[in-house]
Amino acid sequence: MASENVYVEHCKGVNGLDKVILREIRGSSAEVYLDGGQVTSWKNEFREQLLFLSSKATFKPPNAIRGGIQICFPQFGTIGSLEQHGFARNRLWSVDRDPPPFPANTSHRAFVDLILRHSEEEVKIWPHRYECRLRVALGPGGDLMLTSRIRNTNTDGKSFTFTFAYHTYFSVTDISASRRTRDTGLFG
Ligand SMILES: O=P(O)(O)OC[C@H]1O[C@@H](O)[C@H](O)[C@@H](O)[C@@H]1O
Repeated sequence: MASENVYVEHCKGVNGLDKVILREIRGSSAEVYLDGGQVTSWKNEFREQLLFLSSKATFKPPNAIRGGIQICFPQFGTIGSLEQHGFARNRLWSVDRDPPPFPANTSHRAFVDLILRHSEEEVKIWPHRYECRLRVALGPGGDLMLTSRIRNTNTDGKSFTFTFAYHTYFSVTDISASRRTRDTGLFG
């Protein structure tokens, strides 16, 4: 799966797992693992890391990678009968090289589209068929944008409900100071 351009590089990460590196010309970057469809690194133009990744993260699928931005689907936390935070963070996502048009800002050049579909094994624990799409885009100014779409692909027309979260681990230099800070600029 080798394909390179200035903005998007498909390569191997820790333990040989597939990852995609997004780069913008002013120096910002982001890294996305296909395992979990998970952003594990987001650096600004000064190469400062904005996300926390645990030193204990094992990078051993199907265990979730501890840190970054985990995708919690089809369940957030313990709101339901599935394992905590659902199973999407434990699954191997694919790169969608020909995605349908996204409502997101398509003038971004550093982006990757990922897709996760139900497996027949999974249907035994969550009896629905779905298509989950995720676009991870890095803007010219280093802003990171995640856009997701969930599609019900049940063949019997049955509806389903789900909960979803971008479970984000931000990097903070002083945890005591973080009690006095406020997150701004988060949308979605
Ligand atoms: O250990 P997990 O399953 O990755 O969950 C991470 C955290 O997820 C949060 O949503 C919970 O409030 C925490 O209690 C938990 O530690």
